[in-house]
This record gives sequence, C-alpha cells and structure tokens, in this order.
Amino acid sequence: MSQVNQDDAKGHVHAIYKMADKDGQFRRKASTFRSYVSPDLNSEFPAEKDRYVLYINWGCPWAHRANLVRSLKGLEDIIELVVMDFILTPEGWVFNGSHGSMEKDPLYGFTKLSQLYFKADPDYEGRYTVPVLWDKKRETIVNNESSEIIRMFYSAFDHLLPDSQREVNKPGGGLFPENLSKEIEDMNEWVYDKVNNGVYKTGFATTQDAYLSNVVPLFESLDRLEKHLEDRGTKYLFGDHITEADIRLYTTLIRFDVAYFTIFRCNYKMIRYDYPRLHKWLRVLYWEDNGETKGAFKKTTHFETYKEGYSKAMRSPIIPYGPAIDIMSL
Ligand SMILES: N[C@@H](CCC(=O)N[C@@H](CS)C(=O)NCC(=O)O)C(=O)O
Repeated sequence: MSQVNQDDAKGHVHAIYKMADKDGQFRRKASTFRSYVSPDLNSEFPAEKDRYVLYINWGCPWAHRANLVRSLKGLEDIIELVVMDFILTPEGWVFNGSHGSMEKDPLYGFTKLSQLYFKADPDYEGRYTVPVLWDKKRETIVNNESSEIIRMFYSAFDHLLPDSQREVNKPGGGLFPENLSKEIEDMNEWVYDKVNNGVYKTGFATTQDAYLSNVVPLFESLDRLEKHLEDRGTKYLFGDHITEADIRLYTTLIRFDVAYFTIFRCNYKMIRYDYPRLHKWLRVLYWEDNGETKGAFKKTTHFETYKEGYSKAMRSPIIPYGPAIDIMSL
C-alpha cells in the first residue's frame, strides 16, 4: 500500500508524514530511551545471551548501523533480530509479512512498533522509531538511539565471544580505540549533522531556502571527507582498521547514488563519478569479505529497499528506474 493513498478524503497529509516544521526545515527529535546494556552482571541491563532483541527494518540507515555492528561483532547468536516492513504507515512501522518483515511481533504478537513503545511506557508521546533494543526480561526498551546501541555492541557482550572477537584483542584497538576517540568524536559531530542527517534535512525540506541551506553543506562535507582520505592515504577513515567513523558514514553513502541522489535531490554530485576516494572506500567495505569486514557490510545492505522506501517516504508513487548498477565492482 502506498502512502500517497493514505491521506484523508480532503487530501490532508497524515501527521506521521509531516517531517518539516513550518519554516520548511526538518528537525530530528532526540531519542527517549537511553539506558545501557553493561557487562556488569549486577547492573540493570546485564549483557546476557538471548535476552535482548533488536527491532529494525532494512531501509533505515540508523537501524542499519545497529544491524551492521551486530553482524560485524559476531553477535547474531546472542542478540535476536526482528525485521519489520520498511514502508511507513499512518500508524508507524508495522509487521505484515512484507519486505522481509515478520507476520507479527514474535514476542507479543503485536502488529505495530508503537505497541512495543506503549508496553515500555504507556504515556509515551514521541515518534515510534527504529532501531529499538528491547529487553525480554524487564520487558522494556533499553535504548532507541542507534549511536548508543552500537557502542554497547562494541564491547558489552565481549565476555560471551571468542577471544579473537573481543575489542581488547583487536590489533587497532577496536571500533572505538582510545587513542582515536577524540578524532572520531569530532568527525561524528559534523558528519552526523551535515551528512547522515544532512541528506534527510535536504530531502524533507519544503522550501527552496531550507533545501539550499542543507544541500550546500552536505556537498561541502563530502568534499571534506574526500580530502580527509586523500590527506591520510589510509584504507579506512582512521587507518588500517575499521572504526565507528567508517560504520557511521557507510550506511549513508551506500544509499547515496541509489536513493538520496534522485529522491532526496542530493544531486549536485555522485559518489561513483565525483569522489574517487570515497567511492573506493565504499566498495572496499561492501565487497571485501575478510577478517576486517566479516562480510557484514554487504550482508546488511538491502539495495532493493532503498529506492522504494525513500520514494514512499517522499510520498511519491514513482520509484526511480536507475541507476543501472547499485554498486560498482572493486
Ligand atoms: N536518533 C535515532 C533516529 C532513528 C530514526 O529516525 N529512524 C527513522 C527511520 S530511518 C524512523 O523510525 N522514523 C519513523 C518516524 O519518525 O515516524 C537513531 O539514530 O536511532
């Protein structure tokens, strides 16, 4: 079912699809559930096998981050994954058996993600976003902020993993090494605002001014990332090993040429033709299957959902035909 059919009889847009504020700017709201899973078994949310469930859909880049780190860290047998449909309905994300979604929520038989939010907090008033990390024991949402969920996944469950997969034993110091933490945090800040969220602010803008005030900084930031790779000459953003910075940039850039370029009007340049270093970096992450990538980038990438998901999010019944190739070979 397409969202364009879901306006009311007078053609009013349903509240859930109203992304931009009155001034035409899209402002993402802060996440609400902000607890942490901890390796400390006496904590409120101790890291245990079969206790936590990650709710996602294949389209969302924030959910993709969490799913990617779950695979990269080898947590597939420890944290359960529940996939929902990637088409946003007036009632939010739903379970319906389509687009990789389960028929129903496997825990409670729910049909909507909102029901899980209300189970966690009957007075909940925010948006019903993915990803959600659910605790089966306390029957509540631990956290619905992807940047925090991924950090828990880096090391909170390490005592349940083989030695070689633990962060302390990684040659480069792991996904968020102490010696790089400042540089990674600095990059996170502008990449989040101008790139990860910048594509959304560009796509969901409803005035020319709002659009231009986001699309220009987006491409300036891509230029800056290209220059960063050129200056460093490294395989990944911060050296020979994958870090959080690579993970956070990947889920946006893998959607760029395929979806954001056309659907979000981020069409000043394309990654594949205009950013040789970023293009190489992206293909290395996607195609290389070795001890570093663990094949996790390709495995968690679902190109077939991006064009359709973003077209529907923009309330268009048309799914763009191209590009002919989702990602070029290495
Ligand atoms: N800050 C959140 C953002 C998550 C988010 O906005 N997810 C989108 C999908 S890409 C969503 O669920 N939107 C539903 C809605 O806003 O109604 C995070 O990074 O986890």
